[in-house]
Amino acid sequence: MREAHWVHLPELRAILALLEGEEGRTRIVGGLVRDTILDLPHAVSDIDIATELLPNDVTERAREAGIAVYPTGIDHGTVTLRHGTVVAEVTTLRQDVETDGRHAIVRFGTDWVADASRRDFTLNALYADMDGALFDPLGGLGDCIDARVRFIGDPAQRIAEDGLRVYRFFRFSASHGRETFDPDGLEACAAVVGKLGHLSAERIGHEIKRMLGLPHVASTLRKMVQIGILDLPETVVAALRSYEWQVGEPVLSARLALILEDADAGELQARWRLSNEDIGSATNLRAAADLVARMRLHEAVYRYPGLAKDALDVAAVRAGWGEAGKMAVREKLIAVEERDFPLTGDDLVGHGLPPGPALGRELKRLERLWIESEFALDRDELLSKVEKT
Ligand SMILES: Nc1ccn([C@@H]2O[C@H](COP(=O)(O)OP(=O)(O)OP(=O)(O)O)[C@@H](O)[C@H]2O)c(=O)n1
Repeated sequence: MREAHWVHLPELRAILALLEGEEGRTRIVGGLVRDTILDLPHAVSDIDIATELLPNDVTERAREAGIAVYPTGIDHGTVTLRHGTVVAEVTTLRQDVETDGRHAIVRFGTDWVADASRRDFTLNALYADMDGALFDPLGGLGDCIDARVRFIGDPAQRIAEDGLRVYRFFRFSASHGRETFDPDGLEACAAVVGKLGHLSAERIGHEIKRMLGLPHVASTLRKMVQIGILDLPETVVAALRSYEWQVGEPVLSARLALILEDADAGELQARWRLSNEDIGSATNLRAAADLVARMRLHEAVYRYPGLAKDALDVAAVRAGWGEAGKMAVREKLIAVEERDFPLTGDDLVGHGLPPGPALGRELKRLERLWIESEFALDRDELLSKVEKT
């Protein structure tokens, strides 16, 4: 592992130092350890810490040190600490006693291997202390380096404990597995297709949205469609794949815009519990791409500022433009500068038009003339074209 990057995070060091002591050990676990090993970025607002200390002890120590404490999951031993930009979920070591498939019944313990064994994948069961010393009870380091996303123990059992792990398996296979799939994991996922109805749309949507933000995910989505865990038409899967081939840095809104090609925006928003912002930017991008495809470039740039590049990417995939065709449109698009419409309603009032709906319509007509002129008409020229009815 490279030098652990939390060495440079004083707030995290402070949290770890606070939780060190004779009463028990404390280690970072999960995403931050995994991503540090792979030299990948990891949000400091999403840090997991495992400790032998009991939740009350964690709470007391943090409070005394003036660190904000949130009892986010006190029943299963989790308190969240916020110190500066660092947000850490501190969970007391635990072992599952039994589970009903959705909720684990846990008791606290001091057994680190047992704590590791109740997690999902080996690459998430890696622990490190403040100085970066690694604790790897289940071979996660090797899997991490070999880009292998392997369920811990029996995949079917892990999935029975939490069905969301099916989606997590695919997400991690895309982000950390180079889009290859561990055969045992894949088989276990395929075996529960149609039996995950109890999972909330919220949790599934959260995973899908994270996937759609990854640099490479098209092959993973195709695999999910093949086994029946994801419902997307073949045309959309193919579009997502060609988008990924063509574009250096794929973005969520463009992928959603391509999916919208074959889905209703409201239905898609509900299916994956997308925010208004997510669905709104995808809808705008789709509309911008429509304009680009029809070569109404000035209108695209004017109505959807800042979206030209992504709109071109989406339009190119949908229209099947080759690199040369896309390049030609790109050159034209780059030449179009973003501009504000030079007239306002007040200008028309000043020009003698009475305020009211007719004025609004006239303003829209002039706006269209201005766009069609490719922004060539200036304010005076536009005013000279005002029709007083
Ligand atoms: N269904 C789940 C969700 C989480 N975990 C465990 O809880 C840890 C924290 O979960 P989460 O924060 O969701 O995942 P990260 O590993 O931090 O990954 P990411 O950064 O991608 O969210 C994981 O490492 C994993 O060990 C699990 O076993 N089963």
